[in-house]
Amino acid sequence: MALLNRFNYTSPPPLPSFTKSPSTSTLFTFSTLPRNRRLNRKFPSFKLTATLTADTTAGSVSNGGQPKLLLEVKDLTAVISESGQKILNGVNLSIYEGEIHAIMGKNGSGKSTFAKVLVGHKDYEVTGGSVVFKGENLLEMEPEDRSLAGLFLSFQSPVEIPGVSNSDFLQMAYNARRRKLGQPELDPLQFYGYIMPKLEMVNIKADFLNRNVNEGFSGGEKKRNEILQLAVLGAELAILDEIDSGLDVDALRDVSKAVNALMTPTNSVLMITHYRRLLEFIKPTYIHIMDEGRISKTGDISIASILEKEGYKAMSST
Ligand SMILES: Nc1ncnc2c1ncn2[C@@H]1O[C@H](COP(=O)(O)OP(=O)(O)OP(=O)(O)O)[C@@H](O)[C@H]1O
Repeated sequence: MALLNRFNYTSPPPLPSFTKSPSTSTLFTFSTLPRNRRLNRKFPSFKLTATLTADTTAGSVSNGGQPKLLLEVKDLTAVISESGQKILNGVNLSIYEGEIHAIMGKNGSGKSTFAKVLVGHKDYEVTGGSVVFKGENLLEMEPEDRSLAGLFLSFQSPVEIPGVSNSDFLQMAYNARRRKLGQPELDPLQFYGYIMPKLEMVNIKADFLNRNVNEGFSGGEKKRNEILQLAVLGAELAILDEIDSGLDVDALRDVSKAVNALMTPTNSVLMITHYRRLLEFIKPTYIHIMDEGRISKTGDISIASILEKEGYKAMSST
């Protein structure tokens, strides 16, 4: 407590409860969080050595040294809830621990919809097929439970959350994950020690934490912030939807470096991209082409090279 007072921290108010994701969807929504709620604390700009690490890979079970099947999607079909329009037309995909998968495909082929269906976005209704994540039926889980189980989606257009500071958001989300894992929550000072190396990893300044989530952030800053969330929360499967869009070369390098640094033998990445450039930084195990709501082709990095030279017409003829 003495240390807390030294850094001018006040006790945080009770943690808000998490409710179902909104249509704009972010990791969590805070039903009990009043707008303009601010904790009376600011993150100081000096460095503090991290003193705490958290096990974010708990729950992974090794399978006699063999990589474990993390995600298995079979014949997944989905429609837009409101209109009933079919978007996913039988997606099949298996991702094992330690693998990096990339999905490419024409605009409107269903890539983002697939990602959002996986995290339980309410705009879409699953009409058939199955999704098993870490041995559990993902489709029966609430969006928050999917996140707490270790699924992370960085959105193509990250939402702003007015009145909620980045630090509060991250601390609450991280403590929710720790509770799920049966670990004690971190107080603000412990959380500060935990997050500092993550900020360095993504090359984000500490004063970012005092700003409201994504409010006024540039496109590139929003993307970095998404990766900061990933670094803080940890995830067995991180889905990165066009994490490269809007990034300058340095930012792309920083973000890719952070994603690579977060890879362990037991977690995986599924990234959606239009460009080979990202794949040069984050090397995929497999590249899939999505076409009209299903995966029509799977291969290695050579697919991206063909695409870049010849476009999607080459995909139908190979
Ligand atoms: N909530 C929605 N309401 C209406 N149409 C939607 C909705 N979500 C997706 N769609 C439509 O479904 C199709 C697939 O969209 P999706 O965003 O999944 O494509 P994508 O492959 O990610 O495209 P891009 O490469 O342009 O990001 C598009 O025609 C899109 O307009």
